[in-house]
Amino acid sequence: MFSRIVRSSLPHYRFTRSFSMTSTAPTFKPFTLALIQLGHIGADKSSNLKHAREMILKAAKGDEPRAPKPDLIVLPECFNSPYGHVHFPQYAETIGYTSGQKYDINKSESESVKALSATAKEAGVWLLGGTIPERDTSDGNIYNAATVYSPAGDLVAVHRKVHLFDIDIPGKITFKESETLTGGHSINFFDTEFARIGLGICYDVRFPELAMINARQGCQVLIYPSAFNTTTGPLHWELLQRARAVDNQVFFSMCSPARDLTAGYHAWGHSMVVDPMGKILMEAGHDEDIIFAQIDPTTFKEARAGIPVTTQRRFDVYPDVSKGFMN
Ligand SMILES: NC(=O)CCC(=O)C(=O)O
Repeated sequence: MFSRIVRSSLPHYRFTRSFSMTSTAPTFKPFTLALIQLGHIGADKSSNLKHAREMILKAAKGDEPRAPKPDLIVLPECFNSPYGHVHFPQYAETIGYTSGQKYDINKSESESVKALSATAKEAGVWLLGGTIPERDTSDGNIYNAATVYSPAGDLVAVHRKVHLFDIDIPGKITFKESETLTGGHSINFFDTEFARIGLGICYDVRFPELAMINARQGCQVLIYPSAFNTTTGPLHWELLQRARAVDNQVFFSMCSPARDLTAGYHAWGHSMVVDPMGKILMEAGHDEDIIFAQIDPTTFKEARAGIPVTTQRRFDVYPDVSKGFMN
């Protein structure tokens, strides 16, 4: 399984997707999702990677009798370095992934990609490996990039955060990713044997177009590695996830780091999985934790049959934002 770029009729837009000779989304089947609300993220990248590996292997065992071995495991945003614009250049790694081409892990220059690939293979699971700062040598820019691995350890998708987290709430929080990062230019999803999964990263959740386009591309589940904070977390973390889930009648999930009050950035925690009716299926607290959720396509079908907004759109009254992203 690999990815390709599909150019839309709109010249500046593109999306990438993994594919297996068809653009039809895989039949949605029940699966188990595990979110790792990772703690102990410090300045030492090797320790961060080692701890992530231990937690992935722990999650891969499941939590019987409540949860079987998960099919897909997710890490949070910026899991291999402290979160802050001053840190991104220092921790950035070159991935060199090109959509549509088979990626050779053995030739990868990225320590984190190699580690995540090996762990996905060792655990025998799909892995959405949170995000890492990525340096693209072709344009010299640094991106906030999520990488996805198959159970065979293949790198099958990369999503670069499209909307950079630049906010200023006086007396509360000022953050400017754009000091050192560049926003991505593509919309991405990947196909597994159980679902088509759309990708975004944290602040991307505030821009409903991304989720809407992914949903119209056939994604049944949207997952965003994230790191909200103690100012905006209590206000919007749950609200935005439930809104995106209900807007699009999809499962929606965000995976956060654990809160560390000794770190420069205080993550909100509360990693969460929401169903297509907007019901919270699972939620973590703010400490390190692994949460499991059973993703049941019945809820998806019932939501869309009972409240059929997906077939009641009025594109004669307003435009379809997904136009140009479908093939
Ligand atoms: N890492 C992020 O993008 C944080 C986004 C956030 O906290 C928000 O309120 O939005």
